[in-house]
Amino acid sequence: MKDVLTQLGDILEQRKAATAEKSYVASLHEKGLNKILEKVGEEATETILAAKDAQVSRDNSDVIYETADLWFHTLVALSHLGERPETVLNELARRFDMSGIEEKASRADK
Ligand SMILES: N=c1c2ncn([C@@H]3O[C@H](COP(=O)(O)OP(=O)(O)OP(=O)(O)O)[C@@H](O)[C@H]3O)c2ncn1[C@@H]1O[C@H](COP(=O)(O)O)[C@@H](O)[C@H]1O
Repeated sequence: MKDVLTQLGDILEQRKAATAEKSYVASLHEKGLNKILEKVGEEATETILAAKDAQVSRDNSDVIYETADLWFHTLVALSHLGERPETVLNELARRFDMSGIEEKASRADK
């Protein structure tokens, strides 16, 4: 079974050819990169506010919801630029591998 990000990446690809009236993602592509980035900024602000509220209320449900909105809109921005979610996972994996190498090197120095 395909993972969530791969499935979402496939849907975002398909929505590039969809009609804006029927699809939120297609409507964002039609409005262009500036509108998509505006949504990324809005969702980032909403995530920050929800995280601050969560610290007080000790309820993380809103911050999880807003983070999903933020991740989603960053993926739409990447899709608009021709990139898939896997490219970000690959970059994170590369950093993970690098830190693994550094950890081994520091152990070898001791
Ligand atoms: N994951 C999401 C997703 N997360 C958030 N959103 C939408 O993102 C918007 C969030 O913006 P806001 O909270 O500011 O709400 P809003 O007032 O409606 O937004 P604006 O009018 O300001 O643009 C809402 O309209 C949500 O419905 C999403 N819309 C779609 N998806 C995925 O994308 C797929 C394709 O969607 P369509 O293109 O609509 O078919 C879907 O199957 C889902 O898997």
